[in-house]
Amino acid sequence: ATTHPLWPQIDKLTMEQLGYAQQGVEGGVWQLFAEEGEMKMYRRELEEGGLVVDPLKAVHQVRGATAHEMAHHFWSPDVRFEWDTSIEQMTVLDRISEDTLVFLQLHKRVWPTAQRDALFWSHIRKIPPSDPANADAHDTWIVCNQSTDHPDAPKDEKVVRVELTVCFVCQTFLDPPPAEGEAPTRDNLLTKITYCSVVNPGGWAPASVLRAVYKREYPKFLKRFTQYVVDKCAAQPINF
Ligand SMILES: CC(C)(C)c1cc(CCc2ccccn2)cc(-c2ccc(S(=O)(=O)CCO)cc2)c1
Repeated sequence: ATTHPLWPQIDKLTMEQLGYAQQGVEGGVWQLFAEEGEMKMYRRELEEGGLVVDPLKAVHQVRGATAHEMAHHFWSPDVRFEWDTSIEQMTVLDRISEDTLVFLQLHKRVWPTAQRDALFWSHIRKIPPSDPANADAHDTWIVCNQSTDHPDAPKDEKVVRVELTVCFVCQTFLDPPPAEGEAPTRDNLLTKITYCSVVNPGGWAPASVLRAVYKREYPKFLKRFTQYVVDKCAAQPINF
């Protein structure tokens, strides 16, 4: 509900992240570190307090699923374990509204670092076609994940809490457009995805380990996730 105390922050950060995601990767600030087919992954080297927090920006495009289908499966707690292989436990601590949840997830330990968890609100929103940021797309959906505090979050001394800001922006294009007067089929769907993340690992973790995990896991995650949604939705009616 828009009366929730977190709502102003949720609204402001979501629109800021939309702008950030839609900025190009020109200018030499971003370093391309992985490229597979349509997927390109960029990073910036950034350390905070001696910890690697390298911002990441990935762009990808897939055929056969809509922005809504992609964003919904990225946001929904019901399917989180079907695609996110990095988590061991996940609970929804709070439902701020029907499109905003508070997640607590325990990630699998990555040797030799201590186990980590993430506590964040996750908001999903359709960006109206009128929005200039969305002029030529059929429709645009965004999921924004932002670390937050929550009174019900258990604190386990042995687990280090990461700080994260993540956004997942999807735009559907009808390309090629359906024939005159024909309804679109999944062959007409082209969805462009921009995934941005800044994760502060929150405590000691060697830069070499983090960068190795990061370079290996992120490309795998985006390919695996998008393929999972395309496969899952293939036989379903299109959900714009
Ligand atoms: C590698 C690094 C970038 C720092 C990292 C470390 C860990 C904790 C697990 C871990 C990995 C490596 C080293 C230590 N701990 C988690 C994440 C992370 C968490 C959440 C999301 S999400 O996009 O919100 C999808 C929902 O789960 C993405 C990434 C990233």
